[in-house]
Amino acid sequence: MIEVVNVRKRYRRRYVLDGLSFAAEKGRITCLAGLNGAGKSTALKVIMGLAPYQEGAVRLDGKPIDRSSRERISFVPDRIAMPSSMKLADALQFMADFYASWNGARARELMRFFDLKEGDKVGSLSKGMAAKFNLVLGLAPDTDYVVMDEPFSGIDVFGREAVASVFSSEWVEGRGVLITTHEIAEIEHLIDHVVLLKDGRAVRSFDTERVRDEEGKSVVDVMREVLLA
Ligand SMILES: Nc1ncnc2c1ncn2[C@@H]1O[C@H](COP(=O)(O)OP(=O)(O)OP(=O)(O)O)[C@@H](O)[C@H]1O
Repeated sequence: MIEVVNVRKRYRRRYVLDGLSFAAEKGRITCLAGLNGAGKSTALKVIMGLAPYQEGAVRLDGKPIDRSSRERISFVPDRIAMPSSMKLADALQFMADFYASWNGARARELMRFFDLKEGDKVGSLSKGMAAKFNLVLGLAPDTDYVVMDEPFSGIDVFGREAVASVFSSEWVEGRGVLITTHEIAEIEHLIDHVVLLKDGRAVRSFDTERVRDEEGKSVVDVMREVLLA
């Protein structure tokens, strides 16, 4: 389980995470949801060690997370981190050389699934193709957890369906997925758990199935109730 415990993080003098606590379990899809600026991306960066924080803790299976245990988590950032002159084949090779957990067979399957060409250059990819390639890079390693920041950003309608289908595929089966997205309605049937963020705090967390079955509400209904109150 990834646990964020009472984390406070500030940019200059403003706390953008202000006592944030939530957990993402293995084998489940957890969605961090909230309006623009709520702190979702910052929370993911804190988990990935990409943003220093002032107070609190991040734990993985009960232990403070460190560089070595963080290798059990792969990250799909909201933009591509590879140099634009690199061919996709070289980017895949770079990942294979760098990550012991790299699963080349899975990378090839995902490349085929998203119809990406190894000979294309990173810089020549459209926004949507780059988002798909980012997903390949994040899903290919044999990690226990995958953390994704806005994986639907820039992807066309059929591409979205393809990305959504990844969430119910064997590529994520058994892993813990933590995702931020504004496309909640599109994937809410695939999400197990939602954590609603407002002003850098978790203001509500719930299982989607429970609110659907017991309260007859969608995730967007709960968001409207809680965030616009
Ligand atoms: N590098 C930075 N320097 C200063 N402030 C920042 C920086 N990055 C983020 N912030 C601020 O932190 C707050 C949270 O930003 P964050 O990107 O985490 O929000 P978000 O919930 O992911 O928003 P969105 O839905 O718009 O992507 C915002 O007020 C933002 O302006």
